[in-house]
Amino acid sequence: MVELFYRLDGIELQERFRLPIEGGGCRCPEALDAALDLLHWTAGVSYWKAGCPPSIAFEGRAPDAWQAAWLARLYREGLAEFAWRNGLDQDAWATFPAGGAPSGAVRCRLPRRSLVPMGGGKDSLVALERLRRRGEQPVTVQVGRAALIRQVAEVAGTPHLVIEREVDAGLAALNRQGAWNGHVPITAINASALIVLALARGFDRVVFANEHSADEATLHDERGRPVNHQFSKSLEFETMLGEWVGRCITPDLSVFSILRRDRELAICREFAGLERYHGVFSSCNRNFHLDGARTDRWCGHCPKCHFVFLALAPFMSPEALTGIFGANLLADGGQLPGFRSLLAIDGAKPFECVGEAGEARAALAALSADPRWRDCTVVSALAPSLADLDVPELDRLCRPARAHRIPDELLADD
Ligand SMILES: CC(=O)N[C@H]1[C@@H](OP(=O)(O)OP(=O)(O)OC[C@H]2O[C@@H](n3ccc(=O)[nH]c3=O)[C@H](O)[C@@H]2O)O[C@H](CO)[C@@H](O)[C@@H]1O[C@H](C)C(=O)N[C@@H](C)C(=O)N[C@@H](CCC(=O)O)C(=O)O
Ligand SMILES: Nc1ncnc2c1ncn2[C@@H]1O[C@H](COP(=O)(O)OP(=O)(O)OP(=O)(O)O)[C@@H](O)[C@H]1O
Repeated sequence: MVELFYRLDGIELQERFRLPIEGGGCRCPEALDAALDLLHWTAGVSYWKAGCPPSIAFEGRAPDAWQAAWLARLYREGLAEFAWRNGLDQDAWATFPAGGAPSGAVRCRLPRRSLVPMGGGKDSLVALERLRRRGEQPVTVQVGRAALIRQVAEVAGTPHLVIEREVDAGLAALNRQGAWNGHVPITAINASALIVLALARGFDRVVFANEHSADEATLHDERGRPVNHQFSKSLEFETMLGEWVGRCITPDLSVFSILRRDRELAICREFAGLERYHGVFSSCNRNFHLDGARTDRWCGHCPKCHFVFLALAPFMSPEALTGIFGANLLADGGQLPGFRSLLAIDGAKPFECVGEAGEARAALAALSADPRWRDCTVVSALAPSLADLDVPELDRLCRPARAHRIPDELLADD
């Protein structure tokens, strides 16, 4: 059990992680200690945001100057949506004190094994199947108890691990009393817990399924600065995390996304062919609340349901997609505003993990030319609005982007 302690305005708060490490036999206790520091400091974002106190202090080990600057960047970028929605001025935010001695990485003898985080959606399944095509036998892992992810792992047939996480109940009490609340960089927290697990159980790679599309800002604020709901899924954060691991933990563990070159459309095209998962996966975040699922796989009304439906549609028939979602969302006129918001006509997308606005536009353009889809109410109503917009070509969006941190031997053509 990992217990992390925080204090906010005199209130003691504690977060717990239960890691499946029995029989693991950690080979590298110094690296594990350093990874626990990272987890402590990244998970602290949930508690700091509740009060945004003007100063931060550490008891025990404290970050060194480089780490302090890194953490300040994570809290600023990872909480940009939170700040924008609450009207908070990030320029006035606390900086991290740099009291600690410089920390160094140590060598660890980790076996050549991949740990694949599973979110229950299409992306991690595409990542898993790519690794399998390259001859790997990955172990999958979920953070949290979501039953849906376990079901997906069962169909995938992987050895599957579960990291249990307990956010302090005091946070919900603070929220009820009107504390600041909003989105946190959840993938940064999950990644830190996965690094601890990788060291404790002996994996030399944590292979994420974060897509190229996650780099696009959700909107730009009045000063032109990007506000990205998906900051901790971006290449910028992946690069930051890689630097932290290599510099402060161990150079022998890599954390990267095997889907980094791919936009959502390319991933959906690949996923359309993975039919054995169509009846079990879900990308709808209403499945993943701390107190359990609030839907039965697809709520059918949220931005993720809209985006995934739209992005899969060019590669599937209405019958097959209706079979997955339980309804043809594009035939339902009541869903028009939700689909329109994905086009970012006013420059902003919904605050959710949806693909690029250009992808939504390209998918809609493809559907308006497709006899299977063009007469659906939403498609025929929205297609004329594309005339005033920049609409990229779907084929171009399906080509791999350049920047990535994927090891060479995993870069075979997909
Ligand atoms: C499921 C979801 O979307 N949750 C967001 C939602 O929270 P809500 O109150 O409706 O439910 P809970 O998730 O159960 O959280 C209860 C409160 O607990 C606090 N909290 C939770 C987790 C955490 O790590 N830190 C926290 O402080 C918070 O006060 C919650 O209110 O709305 C919240 C506020 O906007 C969001 O913060 C919740 O988002 C979760 C942290 C979450 O897990 N979201 C993922 C499903 C998510 O957005 N994944 C993205 C990845 C983007 C990224 O990496 O940043 C995606 O794949 O779509
Ligand atoms: N609860 C979780 N436990 C472990 N990893 C997670 C969890 N939720 C998300 N992830 C991982 O974080 C990354 C981003 O999540 P994301 O929700 O985009 O992926 P997904 O669920 O696989 O696909 P989709 O985009 O269809 O929802 C992926 O690598 C995913 O596997």
